[in-house]
Amino acid sequence: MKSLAEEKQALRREIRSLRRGFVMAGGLPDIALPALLERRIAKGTVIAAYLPMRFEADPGPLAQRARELGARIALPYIETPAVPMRFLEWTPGDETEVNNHAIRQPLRHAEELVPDIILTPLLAFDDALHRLGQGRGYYDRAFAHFGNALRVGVAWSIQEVPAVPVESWDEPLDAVVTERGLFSKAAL
Ligand SMILES: Nc1nc2c(c(=O)[nH]1)N(C=O)[C@@H](CNc1ccc(C(=O)N[C@@H](CCC(=O)O)C(=O)O)cc1)CN2
Ligand SMILES: Nc1ncnc2c1ncn2[C@@H]1O[C@H](COP(=O)(O)OP(=O)(O)OP(=O)(O)O)[C@@H](O)[C@H]1O
Repeated sequence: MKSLAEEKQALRREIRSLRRGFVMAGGLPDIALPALLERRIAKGTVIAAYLPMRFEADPGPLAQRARELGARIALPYIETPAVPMRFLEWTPGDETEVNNHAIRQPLRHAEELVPDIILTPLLAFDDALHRLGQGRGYYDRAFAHFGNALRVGVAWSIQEVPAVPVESWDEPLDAVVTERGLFSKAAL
């Protein structure tokens, strides 16, 4: 019998490979801002986005549209794995640095923001809106810390699986946006 941790690791490997093939095949549309989410955005709404790593779905066009509606954009900032991730303001064109996961992030003196909406990278999701991430728990801890934020996964549609293995600390997302549109369970 495989442990839950082994099961998650196997699923991560499988989805990384599937996702690579899907993106390499090309022809993918931008992921647009769904109307249901657009209604949640007003002047000053803070949206945490992320800069995609290879083959991850890009929340950039969606965040850009939110900016046109008056939103402020923040990006994850990682100091060390032991320190909870924070969200720092970032405007396209602002300087970035590279963190220990080789991901670009704002400079440390950028303003720290409290997100209203957290656009979340993920490896797999299911129709209960459970999420499998990279396994370091950064987003699980951010969800616990920013309990009022709307949690929206951003992914390619092929990252949906029948059932994500869940553990006690895994809290479901409120919605997932893919190139095929928005999935949610309750009204946003
Ligand atoms: N774009 C993006 N930014 C993000 C995350 C993310 O998943 N995606 N994170 C989410 O927590 C945080 C960074 N955490 C990370 C945790 C683990 C790995 C990691 O294990 N990377 C693999 C390589 C993955 C690949 O090649 O596809 C590795 O190092 O082996 C990366 C980031 C914050 N910023
Ligand atoms: N609220 C929390 N507070 C403290 N630690 C947490 C919390 N949630 C999760 N963790 C820790 O984070 C680790 C990774 O959890 P998990 O495998 O579920 O990550 P993930 O959701 O797949 O990845 P990520 O959130 O990094 O994208 C676990 O060891 C867990 O103990």
